[in-house]
Amino acid sequence: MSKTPPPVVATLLAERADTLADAARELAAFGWTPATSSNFSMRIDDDLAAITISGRDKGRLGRDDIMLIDMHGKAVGSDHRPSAETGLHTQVYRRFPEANVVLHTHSRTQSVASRLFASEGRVRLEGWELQKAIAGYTTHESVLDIPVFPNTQQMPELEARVDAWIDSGKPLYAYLIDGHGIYTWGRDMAETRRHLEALEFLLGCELDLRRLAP
Ligand SMILES: CSC[C@@H](O)[C@@H](O)C(=O)COP(=O)(O)O
Ligand SMILES: [Zn+2]
Repeated sequence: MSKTPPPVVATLLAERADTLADAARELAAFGWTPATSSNFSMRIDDDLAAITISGRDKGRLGRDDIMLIDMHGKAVGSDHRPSAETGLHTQVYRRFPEANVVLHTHSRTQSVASRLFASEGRVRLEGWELQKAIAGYTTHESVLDIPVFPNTQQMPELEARVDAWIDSGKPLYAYLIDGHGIYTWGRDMAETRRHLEALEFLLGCELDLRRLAP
């Protein structure tokens, strides 16, 4: 096991774990984390984050289901295996210094939308009042693109696609993975929850539009 973290980090880890477990329980109650899917994390400082241990039931998380990692995804002070998708979390913390929380869920709406829009490479949100729930958006008269990346079990491949999107200069607040789910982030839990709930709603609206006005 790697070095035991100092007491101050252990205290912060426990605090983050409580916040993550509370949020996860609520998201699971919405039905967005079926069959142990989804993963959640919070930044602790520039070098460390708290993240869900791989394979745990996200609706029943306690402090023991959250572990410490460094920003390369390596376990710190634990023999447990962090989320299989840890690399996607640490990438957000590296690329967006203002981000302190990452939420990834597998709702039915997110999953269906990811399949339906995969061929277009993105979901274009335009004209919806709820776009204003995304940090920095002040009007429905804006365009909010949510990219859809191909699914893969190779996290470095996904990370490279996310990096390419960011490096092209296009804004990124969230992304879908084809047949998989959504990733979004924010400055704190409240903002990240707001992003996730708004995007779930907006994806549902886009699906309804395709259904009703194909
Ligand atoms: C149970 S299938 C879903 C997983 O493959 C994965 O996509 C996921 O979201 C949860 O993985 P985890 O390793 O528990 O963080
Ligand atoms: Zn997943």
